[in-house]
Amino acid sequence: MSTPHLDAEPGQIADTVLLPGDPLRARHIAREFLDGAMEVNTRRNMLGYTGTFRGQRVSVLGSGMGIPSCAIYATELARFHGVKRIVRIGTCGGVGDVALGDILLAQSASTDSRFNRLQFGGHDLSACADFDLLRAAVDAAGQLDIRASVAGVFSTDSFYDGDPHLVERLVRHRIVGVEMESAGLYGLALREGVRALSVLAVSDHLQRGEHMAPEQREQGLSTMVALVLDALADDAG
Ligand SMILES: O=P(O)(O)O[C@H]1O[C@H](CO)[C@@H](O)[C@H]1O
Ligand SMILES: O=c1cc[nH]c(=O)[nH]1
Repeated sequence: MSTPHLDAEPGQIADTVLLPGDPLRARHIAREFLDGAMEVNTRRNMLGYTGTFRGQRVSVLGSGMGIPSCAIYATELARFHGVKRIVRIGTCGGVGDVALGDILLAQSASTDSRFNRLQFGGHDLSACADFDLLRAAVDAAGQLDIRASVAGVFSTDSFYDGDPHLVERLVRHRIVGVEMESAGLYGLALREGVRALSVLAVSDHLQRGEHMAPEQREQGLSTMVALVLDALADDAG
């Protein structure tokens, strides 16, 4: 039985899913990092693949942009495909003392979205990463000698024309990355009993006006993907 947004059959999706926003990044990761990758989703062109990494089954699927899209896929993965671990492989805008290409391990995700409040009686949920996944990513970074920072990030609903004071508020609260999904993914993961982590590459600097090329955001994030796959292979949680 397929679901409204996934045409994968039961069993075709692994219990561990990498979730980049961009479906073409998903295709690139499947081709470059997974052994024997097979296409398992094409519905809406939200490309998904399942293969193996060091003998473990791993899937990779685009999530689209923004919490509503990401939440649809994460919910269907958790409820209908038995997925247990979701790692977002994303890009973000950087604020303050970060540089393009830096890797952030999102410990917590603040947000301007109402998504978690809608599910949590209007209260503020602490949207946080799964601790064991976060620790596995920190350990993998150490073992692979990859520089990655544990960070607070901010998930916004507005890529354009958001709060004009956002950057100064983020700096004040020691938040260094802005993207569009992690807070919703973390809240949803808590409710669905799934373990989640967002790993983000800084693709833009919001104060310095620096930007990665779109092709690099699609295909140039190999260090981050290698770090995540290594962490997942060693994660015992
Ligand atoms: O590169 P991805 O994973 O899509 O992540 C970031 O890029 C998109 C905006 O350009 C948003 O989805 C944001 O969260
Ligand atoms: O959401 C995002 C992603 C990348 N860069 C940004 O500035 N914002």
